[in-house]
Amino acid sequence: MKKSPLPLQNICGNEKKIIGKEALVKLLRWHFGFSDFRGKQLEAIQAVLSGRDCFCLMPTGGGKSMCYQIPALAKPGIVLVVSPLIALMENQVMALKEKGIAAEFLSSTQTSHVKNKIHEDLDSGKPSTRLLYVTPELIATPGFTSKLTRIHARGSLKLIAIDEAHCISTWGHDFRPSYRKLSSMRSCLPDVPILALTATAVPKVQKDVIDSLCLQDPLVLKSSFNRPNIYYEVRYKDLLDDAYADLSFVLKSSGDVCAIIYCLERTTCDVLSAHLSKNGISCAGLNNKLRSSVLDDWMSSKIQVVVATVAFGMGIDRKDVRIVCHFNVPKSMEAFYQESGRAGRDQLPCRSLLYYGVDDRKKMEFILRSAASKQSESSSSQDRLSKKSISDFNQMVEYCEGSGCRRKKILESFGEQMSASLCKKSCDACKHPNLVAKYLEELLTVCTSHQRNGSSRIFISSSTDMTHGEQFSEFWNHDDEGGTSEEDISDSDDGTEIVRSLAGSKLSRKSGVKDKIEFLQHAEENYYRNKNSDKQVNKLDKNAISETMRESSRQRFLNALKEAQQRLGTLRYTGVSICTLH
Ligand SMILES: Nc1ncnc2c1ncn2[C@@H]1O[C@H](COP(=O)(O)OP(=O)(O)OP(=O)(O)O)[C@@H](O)[C@H]1O
Repeated sequence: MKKSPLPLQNICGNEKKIIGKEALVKLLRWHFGFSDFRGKQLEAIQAVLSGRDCFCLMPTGGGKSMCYQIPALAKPGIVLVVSPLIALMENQVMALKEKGIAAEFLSSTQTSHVKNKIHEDLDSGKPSTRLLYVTPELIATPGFTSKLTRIHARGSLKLIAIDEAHCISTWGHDFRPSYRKLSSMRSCLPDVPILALTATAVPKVQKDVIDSLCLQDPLVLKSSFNRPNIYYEVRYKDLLDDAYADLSFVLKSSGDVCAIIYCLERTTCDVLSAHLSKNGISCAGLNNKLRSSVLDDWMSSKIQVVVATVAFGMGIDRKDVRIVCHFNVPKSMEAFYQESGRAGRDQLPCRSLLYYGVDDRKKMEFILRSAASKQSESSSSQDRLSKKSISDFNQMVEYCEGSGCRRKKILESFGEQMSASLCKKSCDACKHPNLVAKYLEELLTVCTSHQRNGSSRIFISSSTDMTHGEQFSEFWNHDDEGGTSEEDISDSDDGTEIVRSLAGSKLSRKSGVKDKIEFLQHAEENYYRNKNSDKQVNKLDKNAISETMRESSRQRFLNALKEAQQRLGTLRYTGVSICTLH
């Protein structure tokens, strides 16, 4: 139901003084229906309304948006919100408009008619817009900067809120170069308070954000990052017969709950969502080209489970997500915290489930190492970041492979000390210590046997959705640990070793003939696609992985694929795996 517009607006006029809690709570109740502020919301709101800069760290789902939405309602003028994603802006603006709040966003996706109307309002001298959402890219354009300067000169710009402020920092996991340009706002728009908001707790990020934005004597508000309503759990793919079936079982036995399943690759999203649907789960795959109909169906509860790459979810405010599952190990604890934090935004009990596999770990290590070797050829700051990404990933490995409380590991990775009693058995390691210890022992055996067998791998890919936007077109590699090398394989008499290896990670013994044929055809297509692209091959030649790309081994590989298609019934398993990433 729409509310009448802003009955309590301008409660504080233009004065820079601390506004009492009561008046602000009234606004909160009237517009949002919440009875009281949460955590540090009130302090942040009071600070910015009094004209002070503020840096606000709140856990995922903590209610950061309210810290700039209430000021927009309490004071005349515009609150400018800088937000990293158009989808995120659209969602927030739509939700605010439904509440009768005058919010707009400016983006390239809008028609010129809509944009003109917004600009007319901004230029009117007495804009009705209370919240204006924009991307950092727009702020960086000279035209928009001078528009903001004019609005400010008329006294109509009341606050600049930088959402997801960790994107400013090169230490943040979502670093966006255009965010860095926001630093100019302080000089263009003096006196306008800046509110930086993030759920990223790493101290280096905090300092970087504060310095980059030139915040002056900011009020720094930090809340605990603990999410007590999330139960943390890791399942070990290598110890399961079939991880797909296991996940189906988990979802079915949890009832018809809302869930997000994250996969590293789009192909896995498609395959997994098909599997879950076949098992009667209300589910759809959503790759990182957001398909709005799937998103709408999920937001409106027509479907309950969405299988997506990690690009999905930032700013999606479905409160009743009961399970967030990572079907592949995330690249860092920060990313894991953000993504798992999309569960239980209603503060009710929910679950974070991570499927950990040794193959997945090696794949991610390979990707990060490849990126690192490429970047170390360029600047030293990139080199530093590559090393950081590898050590960030190691924290994730420790979360899965190490013993002890999972919650403690999450919080400690953000520099927050946790008392032993805080978890209250709300992670698998605290709830079932003996079982988890047994799994870890078994996992160790699996890892040791992987190493003994010399786990080599072949990746074929035209992926664009990997870490750091890297494009891995085609590469062959063998693990540093030694064991069977690619040369060893390709020197075997007729290439059958490669044939046998093809079923490694992608196909299981239970896969049907059709799956196997599709898989091999796919590999072949990728092979040709990449072979014809000199540019890609040349690019790879410059990198560490190029040495084994010789025509003889290519030919053998192709022969092996052909042979495999004929010998489908006789595939055997070696330590070698092939992965297709599109
Ligand atoms: N004071 C409050 N009382 C109850 N619910 C609240 C309150 N403040 C915010 N919420 C609700 O909490 C949910 C999370 O808020 P919000 O989207 O602002 O979180 P966030 O901190 O931006 O999280 P994330 O970093 O995960 O995006 C929203 O549904 C919001 O309506």
